[in-house]
Amino acid sequence: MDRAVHVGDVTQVYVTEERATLALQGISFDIANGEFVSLIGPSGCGKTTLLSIIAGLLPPTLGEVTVAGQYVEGPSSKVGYMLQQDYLFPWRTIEANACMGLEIAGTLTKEKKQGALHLLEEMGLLAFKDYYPAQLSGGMRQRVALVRTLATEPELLLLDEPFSALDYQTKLQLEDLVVETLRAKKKTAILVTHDISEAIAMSDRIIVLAPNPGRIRKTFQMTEAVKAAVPFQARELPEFHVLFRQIWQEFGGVQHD
Ligand SMILES: Nc1ncnc2c1ncn2[C@@H]1O[C@H](COP(=O)(O)OP(=O)(O)OP(=O)(O)O)[C@@H](O)[C@H]1O
Repeated sequence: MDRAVHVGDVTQVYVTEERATLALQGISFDIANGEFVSLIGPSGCGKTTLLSIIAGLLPPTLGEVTVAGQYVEGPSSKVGYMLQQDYLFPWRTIEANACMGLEIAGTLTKEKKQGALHLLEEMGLLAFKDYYPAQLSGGMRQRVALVRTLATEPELLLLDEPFSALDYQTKLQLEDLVVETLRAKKKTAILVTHDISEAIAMSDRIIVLAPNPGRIRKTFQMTEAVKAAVPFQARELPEFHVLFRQIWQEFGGVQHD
């Protein structure tokens, strides 16, 4: 089956003593296997809520989600999460942190551990396997977090602003590394970001959400050239700037022409 994710008419209402908030209303989209989709939109449009529903951390008020053909009814090893903070354990070595997801899932075998070490090597971190997180830079720690996520071999990766705490240069390097790694492994991914450039450079498709109530405002398909390039090169393509301008307008951005 070619469909990795199906989001069907998802609505989310948060009810507190003061008010009921319609955080998402009638959200529907599908994601193909190996596709990289970004969710962008202003603060409060429901990006994190939608990611939590897809991850199985929050049951939707209405609607359904499937991942790899199965209904999402709770957290599953099919889905890996990478967040803004790396959440590495400071008292564990890099190798032990890289194996943490496997340990939690109860699937840490000798073979899987080899797989985690191989991923550390791919990320240029093998020489640091006996180090502790405090001895590594922020970018290196995020690479360990990526290894920890990939080591469990999830079918879908959810990336919730994973680069927003990093300096600009490290962020650009990591964008390339993540895209190259996910493409090589044919992984499906959903990225939540506030950064329009990052979304264009990394994605095959961008879904722009609007707030109050959270809904899909518009979907943008990236061009074949943007999709084929690594993020750093994508930023240099002429159509990158056209896409940026179109998406910026959806945010109500100012036009300069
Ligand atoms: N646990 C909650 N209880 C009540 N309301 C909530 C809760 N979580 C989110 N909301 C509300 O739902 C709406 C969507 O929130 P959400 O955090 O999903 O948006 P977001 O697009 O991820 O925002 P940001 O970009 O600021 O992280 C907002 O109006 C928010 O105040």
